[in-house]
Amino acid sequence: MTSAPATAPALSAAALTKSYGSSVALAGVDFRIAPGESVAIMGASGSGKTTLLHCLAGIVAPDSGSVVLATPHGPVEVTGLDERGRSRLRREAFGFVFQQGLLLPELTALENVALPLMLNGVDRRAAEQTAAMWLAALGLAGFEARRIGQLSGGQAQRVAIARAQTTGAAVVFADEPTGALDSQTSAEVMDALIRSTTDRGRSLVVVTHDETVASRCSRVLRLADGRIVDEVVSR
Ligand SMILES: Nc1ncnc2c1ncn2[C@@H]1O[C@H](COP(=O)(O)OP(=O)(O)OP(=O)(O)O)[C@@H](O)[C@H]1O
Repeated sequence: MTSAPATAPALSAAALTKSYGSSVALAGVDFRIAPGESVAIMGASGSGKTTLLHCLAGIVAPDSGSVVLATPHGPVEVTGLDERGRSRLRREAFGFVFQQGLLLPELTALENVALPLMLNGVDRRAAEQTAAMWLAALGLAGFEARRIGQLSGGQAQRVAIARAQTTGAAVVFADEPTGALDSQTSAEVMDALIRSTTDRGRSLVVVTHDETVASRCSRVLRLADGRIVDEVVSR
């Protein structure tokens, strides 16, 4: 159903299925995203958007089908990895921007952004230098020492975007990244998200209910009952 991007895909999936008991979340989804491309996943509540994102990102194992990530060392079949391997891949190759739950409130903005690098073995000083650079790139210079609760919703989302970039993730996954924001802040956060990923050749997968957010992506997929029913290339 999805048309092939002109360049080799950064991430591709074939025939993904996933059920929870008798509830079918994915009923055979093919997916491809090229480096530097942004894809919005839309659809009614319960259509399978988050399940698809979680399968692509190695958070959830599909019942069948495959997910393959292109890496400098050759293709890696995400669906062939055990939980430990998927966890490592998530840390090293993927970035995540979710509506809530991933920023640690007891840490400062700088510490939150530096954390994924430190988990990958980078020493604190170097990690904090990179983190400060990313916070500045997202317009948050001067906010490094603030705890998350001392930031506005839009600022906190930009911290989450900065954090998703530090490790040089090939693919960034965002689930309703602007869900709690007013429309002006939502537009700013979405611009920041697109600039910091696709401008740098990373791929961006965004689950959203918001047509304006989707319109900023290069391609929009619509799911219904666990299948892709429509695809629009917007620019
Ligand atoms: N952990 C789970 N346990 C049981 N059922 C689940 C689970 N996760 C998802 N489902 C079911 O799978 C289907 C797809 O859910 P999913 O969260 O992927 O939809 P969605 O399109 O992201 O919905 P929303 O827009 O409401 O977030 C739904 O019927 C949902 O109830």
